[in-house]
Amino acid sequence: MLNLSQNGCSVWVASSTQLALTPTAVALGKFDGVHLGHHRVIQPVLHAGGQLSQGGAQGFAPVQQLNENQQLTTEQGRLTNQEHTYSTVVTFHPHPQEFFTGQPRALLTPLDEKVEKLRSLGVEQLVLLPFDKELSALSPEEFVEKILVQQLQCRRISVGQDFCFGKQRRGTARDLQLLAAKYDIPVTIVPLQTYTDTAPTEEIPISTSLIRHSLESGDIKNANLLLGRPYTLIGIVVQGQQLGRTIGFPTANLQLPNDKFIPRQGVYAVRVEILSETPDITVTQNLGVMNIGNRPTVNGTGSSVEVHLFDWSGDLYGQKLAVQLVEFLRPEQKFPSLEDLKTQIQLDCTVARKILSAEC
Ligand SMILES: Cc1cc2nc3c(=O)[nH]c(=O)nc-3n(C[C@H](O)[C@H](O)[C@H](O)COP(=O)(O)O)c2cc1C
Ligand SMILES: Nc1ncnc2c1ncn2[C@@H]1O[C@H](COP(=O)(O)OP(=O)(O)O)[C@@H](O)[C@H]1O
Repeated sequence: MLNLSQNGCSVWVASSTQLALTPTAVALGKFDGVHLGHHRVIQPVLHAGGQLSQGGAQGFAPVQQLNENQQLTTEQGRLTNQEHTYSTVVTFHPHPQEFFTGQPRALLTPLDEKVEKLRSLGVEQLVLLPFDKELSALSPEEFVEKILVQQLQCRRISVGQDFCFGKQRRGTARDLQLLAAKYDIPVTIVPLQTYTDTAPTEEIPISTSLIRHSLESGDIKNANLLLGRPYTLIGIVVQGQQLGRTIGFPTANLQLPNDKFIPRQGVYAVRVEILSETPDITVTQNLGVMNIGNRPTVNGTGSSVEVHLFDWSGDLYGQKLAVQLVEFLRPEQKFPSLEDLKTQIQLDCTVARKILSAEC
């Protein structure tokens, strides 16, 4: 359990329901990526001051209003005097797929990043339900009664239209609505948010897997569109082979969280934030180029993520960088010499500068 605090705001992260702050207004789901569709599901459980308070889910009542006296009113007219209901995201940890396959799953938003994104939306608490044998064996009825009603003291619930829960994913969003109604808990079912693909008539639901496919194929524009922000790699700068400086392109080598989803290998135009020692306070923003790959030209071992910042010099070792992907430029290649690699990187920089300046 930890309380992650940034800029005076914080998100309470509870590793079990026993440690959660109650009562709660709960958005339920995996929320990997915290993409635009997820925003819609989270929005109904935020207080009016939250950043997503206007324009609720289609066809549903407005979000709860928290008045000056900390009174919470729902659209059903239920007034819970002097009671603060915590805007809570309830998710499964580890990812259910990891539990069923036994394979670690790479995530668009590893835990720290997810917490930061949820905080920026106005979420007050993240509850991690340990996805184990016991939890996966709960029937939909038991899940509602034990987890949502008894342990989390839910006052309101929001889920996406395709939400499934309980043993063998038997419970649907509609089942949740019916079960929760027995306890007088309103459930908002949020329609899947779609976007229009190149085929003008085709409306495609935004999903984590679609974003993963876009990143795997280097379609960064699409990934960023669906996320509602640039896909970002956040890591600490570690030492490399110290060759970059010898060809005039020093590169900050990033150590990323082990479970971070890595996009297609190759070269990218990027924006880079250098984050100060104080957690996540941006001190500078820069433009640059990034390579993800094995560096075959220098017989590199293992995959690396490295970024060269334009018009910047100094020491970045130990610093935390946030690298926002803007566009995929080319696949990684094996060059006959370091000189050829240098010529190509010069070209990459010219192309990236053009792309990035056109973006401003
Ligand atoms: C924009 C850019 C493009 C790169 N493209 C390639 C490439 O196509 N092939 C390759 O082997 N290495 C490529 N690299 C990686 C370089 O080999 C690496 O930066 C260099 O060896 C320095 O590594 P060091 O940081 O460990 O000193 C690229 C690096 C950058 C910054
Ligand atoms: N413009 C720049 N972009 C990236 N890193 C830079 C830049 N200027 C200086 N550096 C520093 O140089 C280091 C990279 O130099 P390099 O020779 O590639 O060494 P390494 O192999 O250890 O990454 C970075 O970690 C950073 O501390």
